[in-house]
Amino acid sequence: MLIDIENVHLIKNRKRIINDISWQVEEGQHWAILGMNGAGKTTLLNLVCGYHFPSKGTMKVFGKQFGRYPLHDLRKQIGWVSFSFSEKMAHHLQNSGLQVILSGKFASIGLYEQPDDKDIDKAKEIMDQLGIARLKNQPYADMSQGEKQRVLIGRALMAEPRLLILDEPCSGLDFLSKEQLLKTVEQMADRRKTTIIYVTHQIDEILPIFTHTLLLREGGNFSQGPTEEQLTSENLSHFCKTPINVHQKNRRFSLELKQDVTV
Ligand SMILES: Nc1ncnc2c1ncn2[C@@H]1O[C@H](COP(=O)(O)OP(=O)(O)OP(=O)(O)O)[C@@H](O)[C@H]1O
Repeated sequence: MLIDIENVHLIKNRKRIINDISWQVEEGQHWAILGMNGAGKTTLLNLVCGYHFPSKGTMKVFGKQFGRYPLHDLRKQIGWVSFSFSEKMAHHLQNSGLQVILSGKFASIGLYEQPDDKDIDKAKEIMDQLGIARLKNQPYADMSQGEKQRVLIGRALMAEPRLLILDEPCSGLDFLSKEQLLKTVEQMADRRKTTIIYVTHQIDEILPIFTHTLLLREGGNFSQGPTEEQLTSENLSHFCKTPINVHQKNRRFSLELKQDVTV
C-alpha cells in the first residue's frame, strides 16, 4: 500500500480544512483527484508529503507510520510537480532543459552537484520519453508554458519517485498544449512504474489511465472508487449540486449542464 489514510482530520487556525478522509492508494493504480477551488486537494497532498501533520486519524505512506520515518526519506520518493513550482525556478531561468531535468537528481532547484555520464544519459532518455529531446539546450526561460510543464515532470522523474503528483498540470495551457501534455502523461503511465496522482478541476483531463478517482468537496471525501463508477451523471450531479450530463467519447469524459438549468 503506497498511501493509507484513515479518518484523517486537519484543523488549522480553528478551521476544519480536512474532514474525516480515508483513502488508500495501492501500487499499480493511478488516481485522479477532482475538486472545486478550495476543496482541500492541495492540503491533502501536503499531508501525504508530510508538510502538515493530521490533527486526528492515522496516516501511513509507503507503509511507514507518520512521525516514525525521516521526512526527507519520504519526500525523496515523491515527485510533486506543481504549477506554482515554476515561480521557484525564477533564479534558474537560464538553465537549459537538460540542466533543469538533471537538477531533479539532487532534489534541489538548481544544479549544484556535478552529474556523471550515467545521469546525463538518464536525463536524455527521460527527455526522449517525454517528447522534449529538442529542448535539451534551450533555456528554460524561453520555453512555452506546456514545454516548461513537461520539463518539470522530467525533473521529477529523474529522482525515480515511487509516487508522482501532478498538481493541475494543464492550468494555463492552450488546447493543443494541453492535449500534448495529456499524451505525455498517458505514455509515461504506460512506460514507467511510478504511481501517478493527478489533481484537476476538469473531468476531461481524467484519462483512461486513471483507474481510480477521488472526489473531494469541502474538505471531505465526497466519494471515491473506480473512475467509471465515479464519473457518472448521477454522481457528478450530486457532487456539483447541479443537474449535469456526463458523456464519454473515445474514452474521454466531458460534461454539460442539463437543459434549462441556470447557474
Ligand atoms: N493555513 C490555513 N489556515 C486556514 N485555512 C486554510 C489554510 N490552508 C488552507 N486553508 C483553507 O483550506 C481550504 C482548502 O484549501 P486547498 O488549497 O487545499 O484547496 P484546493 O482544493 O487545493 O483549491 P484550489 O483548487 O483552488 O487550488 C481553503 O478554503 C483554504 O482557504
